[in-house]
Amino acid sequence: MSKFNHSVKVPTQYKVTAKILRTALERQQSIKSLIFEEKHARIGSLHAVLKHYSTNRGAIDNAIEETGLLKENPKLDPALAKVLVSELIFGRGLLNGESRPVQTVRSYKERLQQAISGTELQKKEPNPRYVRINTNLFSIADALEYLARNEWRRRELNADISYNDFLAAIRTLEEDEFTMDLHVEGVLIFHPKSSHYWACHNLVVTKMFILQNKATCLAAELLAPPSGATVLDMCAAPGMKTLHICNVMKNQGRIYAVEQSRDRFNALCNITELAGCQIVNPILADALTIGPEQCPDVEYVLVDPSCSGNGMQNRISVCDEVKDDKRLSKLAGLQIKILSHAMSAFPNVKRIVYCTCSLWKEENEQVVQRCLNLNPSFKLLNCKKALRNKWNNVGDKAYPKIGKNCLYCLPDQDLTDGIFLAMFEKISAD
Ligand SMILES: C[S@@+](CC[C@H](N)C(=O)[O-])C[C@H]1O[C@@H](n2cnc3c(N)ncnc32)[C@H](O)[C@@H]1O
Repeated sequence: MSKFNHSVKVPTQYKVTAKILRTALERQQSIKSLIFEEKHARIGSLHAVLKHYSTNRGAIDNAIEETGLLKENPKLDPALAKVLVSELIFGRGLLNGESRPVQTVRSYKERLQQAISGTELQKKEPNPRYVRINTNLFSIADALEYLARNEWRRRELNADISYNDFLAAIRTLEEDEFTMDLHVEGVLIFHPKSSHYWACHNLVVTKMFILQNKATCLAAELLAPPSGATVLDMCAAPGMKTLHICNVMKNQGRIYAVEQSRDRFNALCNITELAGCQIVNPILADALTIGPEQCPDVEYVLVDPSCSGNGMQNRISVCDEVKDDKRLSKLAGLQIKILSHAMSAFPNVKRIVYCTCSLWKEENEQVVQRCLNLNPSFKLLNCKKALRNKWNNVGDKAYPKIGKNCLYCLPDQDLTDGIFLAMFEKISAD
């Protein structure tokens, strides 16, 4: 007689997680959107288990193979096995319930651990935790005082420190230390181990602190609209850069924030309201239909369109990132349309920043090249110069007059998300 009680069901949370993983593996896609489709599940724990699988995919697949877990138990669903092994070895270290799959995986625990300890785990050091002060609600002075009161030690860096020395300094931050960013005012840098602490912190929940990767802060830093300016953010949701632009403008002037997806538009409205933005005018529309009638006197434009997103470090990927030329070409077509619209539809525009969280040239240098050809009244400004030359990675010099003026943030070198930025200026008519 079987030692298993077949009437004991696999816990729903494991079943839902396995379903997401199975779909992602079949479709070979990133799984963030699949997680958000699961409206009724506990998203946090789904996310944690899938993240463990994504980070340790090689070791887990290898251990399942080496221990014969699936071969010896042909009725065990492979996706469920991966989920259970991820939770048992890299997650909570235990499994809920007495269902047959759970008991089976549990009985392999020692063998799985042995197989995994023999695998060369290529563990990458995580990047620092960046926390930006939302100066709509909290002054920089008050934030620093709060940190000192709570026994965070500030590592002061020389004002004239080189970029490489700055990177070396943030690599060696202690767990109770922080420092101020070299490029973006109000960005605090903490040890990677503080990530979870800040993610749950009350100052983050109340939007006084914003968890925003430093690389994405460079867009507002380069756009640099003065207080009182009129800005158009063409692809605005969820609103991280809109809020940062609002901080740069000291909450004075006007920001038209356009977003075409209704759900994301709602998130944009919520975030900017909670974060104390008084100058943001959210508009639910396709940016390509927006002109000076709805948004008069626009001087500064941010174009941050949908992109492949392969530079994002918090993606959960269960497959190797393969270049999908058809998808890239479709994305690039839309990116060119939106950037070109920004260049041609607003007569008072002075400066435009274009950015993507992609590291593919098709979405970056090639989009810039095409838009400059279509709109000869614009020229590129040098992003590295705008950062006082304290940067290393620029665009591909194979694109003459383009590459050297653009900027890349590279995860392993700049310790940030992977981001591309280009900054355009209207050539004056006289
Ligand atoms: C990369 S995200 C923007 C992130 C945002 N700037 C931030 O920092 O939080 C791109 C956004 O552009 C929106 N979008 C794409 N095409 C659009 C269009 N034609 N008009 C308006 N919004 C668009 C997408 O729905 C998505 O929310």
